[in-house]
Amino acid sequence: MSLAEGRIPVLDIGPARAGAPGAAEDLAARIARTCEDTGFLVIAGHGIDPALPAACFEAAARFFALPEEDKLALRIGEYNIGYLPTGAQVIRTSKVAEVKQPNLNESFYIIRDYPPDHPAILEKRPFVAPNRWPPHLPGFREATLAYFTAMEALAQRLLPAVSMALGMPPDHLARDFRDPTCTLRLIRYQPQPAPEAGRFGFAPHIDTNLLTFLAQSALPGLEVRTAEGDWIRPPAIPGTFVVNTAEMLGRYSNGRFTPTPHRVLNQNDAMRYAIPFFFGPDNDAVIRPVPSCISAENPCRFEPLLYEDHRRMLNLRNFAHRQPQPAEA
Ligand SMILES: O=C(O)CCC(=O)C(=O)O
Ligand SMILES: [Fe+2]
Repeated sequence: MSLAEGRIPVLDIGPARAGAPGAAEDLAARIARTCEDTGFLVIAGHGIDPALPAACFEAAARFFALPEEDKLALRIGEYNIGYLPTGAQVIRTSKVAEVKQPNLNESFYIIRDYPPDHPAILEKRPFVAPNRWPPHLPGFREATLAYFTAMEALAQRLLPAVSMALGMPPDHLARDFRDPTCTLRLIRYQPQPAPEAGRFGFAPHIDTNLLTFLAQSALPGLEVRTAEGDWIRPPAIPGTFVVNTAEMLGRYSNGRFTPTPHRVLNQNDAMRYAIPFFFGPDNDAVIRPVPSCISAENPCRFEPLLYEDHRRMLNLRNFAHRQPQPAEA
């Protein structure tokens, strides 16, 4: 285990946000460099009020401290919205580890919060349903949604730099992110002081969206696998966000920016909390490699993919309650 100096760079996005001359190009070049390597970066100068992630972490701690029956009353159903108890998620889609044991974490998923009379709810659009709010947790909804809104705006602000990192005009990706798929997942990892083979807080996996934003957790545990096979930790600088690339950026980039496997081992003697924000394309976006990443040497490697179809496939595979048989022990 080594610290990832250089391999997971710290990028100050302040100058690009302020529109300083050349800053957007410079940021795009740095993003491209790290996306070709670990696909993990740390961003500073992002403009997010530190009170927002702090309140979200606090909301997560209060939620997970509820009695198990209160949490189970909010258990996820057809879609990933609500509570997923420990033991319910097995990362069967992992390409880097033989994973049969469930993750040692419990989660609570929040999606875009639609009012009950919103057309998306009334029309029962796929992957859309009301959030499952805990009834007796004052301030929980406000704190998590304020964080959700701020993170969505941050993700949208980074999108032009990602388009440019792909070698495309700054507005190229915007057409697929008009109503982006956003999920805020609150996670509590139980302590795992003595590691056991094949047992993880979060088994090695790649994320399936476009970009994931992780406010720095108070405790270490996240590890990123380099191309050489070492597991390294992102720099833990308070107030920054760890950002990682996910499967759809791999597709847009025609394999140039492949997502990197990562895992969580909570070897601390206390619960570890994380609040990842997942940013993905519109449900009806068709993901295709961008022209700048296709050449005679690197012909198009991916068929067009409707994002909704991708989500449907994942939904069936990784979650025990949607398997035809119970998950294996
Ligand atoms: O807990 C963390 O730091 C990472 C969580 C993660 O990788 C995920 O939710 O996809
Ligand atoms: Fe992840």
